[in-house]
Amino acid sequence: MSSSPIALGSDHAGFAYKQLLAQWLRDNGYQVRDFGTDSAASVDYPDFVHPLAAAITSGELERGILVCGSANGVCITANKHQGIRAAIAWEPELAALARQHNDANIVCVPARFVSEDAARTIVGTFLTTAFEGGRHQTRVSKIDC
Ligand SMILES: O=C(CO)[C@H](O)[C@H](O)[C@H](O)COP(=O)(O)O
Repeated sequence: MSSSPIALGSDHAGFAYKQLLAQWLRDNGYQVRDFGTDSAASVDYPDFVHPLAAAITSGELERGILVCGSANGVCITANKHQGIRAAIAWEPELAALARQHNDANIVCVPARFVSEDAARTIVGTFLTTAFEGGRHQTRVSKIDC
């Protein structure tokens, strides 16, 4: 398990899931760096995604979890950052493939479309699945413009 804290962020629609995921991460031995938001009050997701993505791009952190209502907004925003490979996963197999084939460094969870247990399983799968490299590395190496 990486010693680097897991970056965690959400907007208001993902806040409740962010909180339960933070607890699950800590219960399972991970350190967490919470980028907010800090309540269910309506906010703008880019305000919380940009600092989290920048921390991964800089190498300060290695992996992240983002949560919003559909996961679309946080994923679109995160992928604007060089070196970020953010993937939406609404079931564990998608989280596994994002790691195996895309070397994803952020998983985006759609809080309004998955159960709490599914969110925990998606995150656990993301964090424990290795990148397969090989032909996939050739492709991943071509992503950044
Ligand atoms: O970006 C999104 C939509 O693709 C996220 O799901 C946001 O959480 C959502 O837009 C928030 O919607 P709200 O009506 O302002 O709660």
